[in-house]
Amino acid sequence: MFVDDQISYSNIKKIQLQSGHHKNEHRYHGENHHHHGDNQQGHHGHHDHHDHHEHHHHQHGLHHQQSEVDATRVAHRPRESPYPIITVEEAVSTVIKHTHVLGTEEVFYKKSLGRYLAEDVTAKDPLPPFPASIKDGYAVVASDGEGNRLVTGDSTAGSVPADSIKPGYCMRINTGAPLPPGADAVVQVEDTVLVRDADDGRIEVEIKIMSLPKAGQDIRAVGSDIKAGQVVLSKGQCLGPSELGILATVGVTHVTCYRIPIVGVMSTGNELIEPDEPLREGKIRDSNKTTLMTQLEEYGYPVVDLKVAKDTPTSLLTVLKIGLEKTDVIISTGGVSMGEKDLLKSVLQTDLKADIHFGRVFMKPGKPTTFATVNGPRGKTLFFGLPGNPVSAVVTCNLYVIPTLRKMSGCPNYQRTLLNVKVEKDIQLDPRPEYHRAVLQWTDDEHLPTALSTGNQISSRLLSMSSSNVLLMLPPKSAQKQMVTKGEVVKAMVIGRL
Ligand SMILES: Nc1nc2c(c(=O)[nH]1)N[C@H]1C(S)=C(S)[C@@H](COP(=O)(O)OP(=O)(O)OC[C@H]3O[C@@H](n4cnc5c(N)ncnc54)[C@H](O)[C@@H]3O)O[C@H]1N2
Ligand code: MOO
Repeated sequence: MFVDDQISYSNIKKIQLQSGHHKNEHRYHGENHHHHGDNQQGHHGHHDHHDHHEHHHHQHGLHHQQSEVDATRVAHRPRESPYPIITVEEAVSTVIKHTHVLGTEEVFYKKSLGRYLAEDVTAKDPLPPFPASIKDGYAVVASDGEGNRLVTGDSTAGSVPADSIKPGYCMRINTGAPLPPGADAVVQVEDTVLVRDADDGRIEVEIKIMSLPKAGQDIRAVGSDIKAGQVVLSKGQCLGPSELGILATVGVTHVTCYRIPIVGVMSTGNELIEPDEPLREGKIRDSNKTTLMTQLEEYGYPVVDLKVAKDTPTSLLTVLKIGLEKTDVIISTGGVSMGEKDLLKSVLQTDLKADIHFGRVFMKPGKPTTFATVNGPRGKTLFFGLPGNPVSAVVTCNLYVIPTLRKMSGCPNYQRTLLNVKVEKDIQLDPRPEYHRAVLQWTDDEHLPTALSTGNQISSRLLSMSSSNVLLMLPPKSAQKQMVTKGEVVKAMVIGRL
């Protein structure tokens, strides 16, 4: 039965006002968002997208617009999809073609982990800034050769040597300490013996050098690691821990990076309840939003929880409009197949004048995957309508959404990593190209990893994703080839930690 959005809406409002509690009402409105608007805050590890139920009932009036979609004429809904079925390759290239690299912003280096540089970074000073010892030992004049030296003081890391070294003398020196003027080599302490001490062993007076020193030995020359003016990090490079260390080394504390997309995630469906609600008849718990939001978070993207839309045009429109206001990319799950409640595409086209670039892909799982672009208040927003089946949602997120987000973030190699792997057992092929979940295992005697299937691959069975770190890219069944056989090498897409 169809619910009149307007009526259900005002009813909900009334209930809230009267009862003063609003436990379920967040399912109708998606205005709640808790992303880091300030990207200077970084994006790793602390995205905040908790359910703050208490905020929900503000401002939905702002977004409340009746959908123009007439979902009541069930009998006359299309009985065949109007969308041509395209290949995964076509789908990926279509998505990428419509993906723009975001603008740039200045980021504090400590908050730049995982970001892509929009500029080259140059060292202003050389490293080391002074000739530095590589060993604990003695700074010497190499031409003095082997033999005895008088010890004149020491040079320790962080200090400036007081004296210069004259022929016949040496100075105790530590690793990283500046070479005193006059010295041109370091002899490690292992290659010396004590000849004479004073003050009951507190002072070294004379030592003997047991190996012939060569000029320059065990010294890092000025700029030998990094030259002044050298480009140490290049535009397009991803800033990982070592790159952040390089920024610290060269004293560049603010860098220009590409912006990272803010991603809105919504679920759709009258059957969905929150994981902490009691299970009622006909209901299932919403898992897609959890899976997708945490996956995006794992990849470092700020996420906005757009909540759950009901299967009504107006509820979908309400949530989509909030997404358009707050996010660069909207991901929804469900409501894109052939059911009379699969209304997303109609709402996108009719109400939001979206361009739907594709609505079906020849793949398993993920056939009804939909991709659209919408002009919203923030400019062009990308919309991914992923299938509702929990496995289909994660697989298509990996195939289409992750590369897109990487491209938007300025990553030059945004495509997924592919590996050759051996299958552990025979696998029957599907009429559609299949993205079969598997776990890789390495054994000492094999140079290729073995892929262990996660079992029953039905799209509803999220357990088939559990622990899987690759998707085996299996070809469609053909007259010539019905299955892949044990030991056969196939391509696998890396989707998790190896
Ligand atoms: N007549 C046809 N029916 C279907 C076709 C088709 O081509 N013709 N395609 C099938 C394929 S393939 C898929 S995949 C599904 C996808 O359908 P939708 O994207 O419209 O998704 P829903 O119908 O809304 O849901 C599918 C399934 O997943 C459950 N679900 C939905 N959202 C969630 C969530 N957030 N958390 C957990 N589970 C969720 C939902 O209850 C359904 O069981 O369509 C086939 N049908
Ligand atoms: O393509 Mo659907 O995603 O099989 O299950």
